[in-house]
Amino acid sequence: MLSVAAVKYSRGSFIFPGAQPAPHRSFSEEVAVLNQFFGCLASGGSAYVMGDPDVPNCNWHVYYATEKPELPMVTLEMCMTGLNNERAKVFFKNSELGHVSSAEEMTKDSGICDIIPEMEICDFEFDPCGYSMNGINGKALSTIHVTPEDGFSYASYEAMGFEPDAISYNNLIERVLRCFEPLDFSVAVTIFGGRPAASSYGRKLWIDGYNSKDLVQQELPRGGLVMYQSFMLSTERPASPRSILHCWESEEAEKRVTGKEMVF
Ligand SMILES: C[S@@+](CC[C@H](N)C(=O)[O-])C[C@H]1O[C@@H](n2cnc3c(N)ncnc32)[C@H](O)[C@@H]1O
Repeated sequence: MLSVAAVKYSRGSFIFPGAQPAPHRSFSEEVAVLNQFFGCLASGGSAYVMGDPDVPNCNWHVYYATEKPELPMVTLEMCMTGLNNERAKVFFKNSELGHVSSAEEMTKDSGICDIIPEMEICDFEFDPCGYSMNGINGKALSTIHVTPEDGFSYASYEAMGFEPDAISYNNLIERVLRCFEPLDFSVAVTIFGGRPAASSYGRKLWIDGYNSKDLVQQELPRGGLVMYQSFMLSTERPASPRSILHCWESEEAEKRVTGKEMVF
């Protein structure tokens, strides 16, 4: 029988915390349930709330337990709110002009297919709106979930098992932002195997057009590290999110200079 080697549960702050069913009514309730299953692992269960305590609706929650140190790996988790209306429209099945969009069209029209082009994508469109996909390429996995409704729009992006040197942290984040152009977003990077092996993912993120609100780091038992950063659209440069559309030009230039293919 397979036994559990390690477990990590992580989430941001709920947009509607009062609407959550048990055991998600509070993080301590979630941790109590997780400990029933995983508290017996060698490290014991450890729980952290990261982020500015003065901004209670903008925190990153992590539960972690492991039997032993994990193999080197980088995991990226991105939460985006306040999606640009035009970008969000892509994820409505029926357009104002009467066109009915498939999940495949959403993957293409949103730019999701270009985030990591090597990914084989299994996508799904909800009715009347909403979108989910899972992507795989060798050991690399990614997943996206989109809630496009105005007023509580939200998109998440996760990727793990990829080669950190194959695409820079900045370029990956910019490709995701280009699909959704959110007002606010957060990024949590979990690193196993030491910061140097994580390449650019072990460093502070700078994104043109967005202000970094905070950067918090948390060590995990047996050598893991979580880096959490949150961002808001810069008010100084109202047109700036569109500037990330130019990220392709710098990537192409980078590829021309280094001659390096971005393979996952
Ligand atoms: C993409 S699903 C994913 C939800 C999932 N909990 C997540 O965020 O990981 C959410 C979007 O699909 C829409 N939707 C339509 N039918 C749904 C269903 N049966 N279950 C969940 N979401 C549905 C919601 O209105 C929302 O826009």
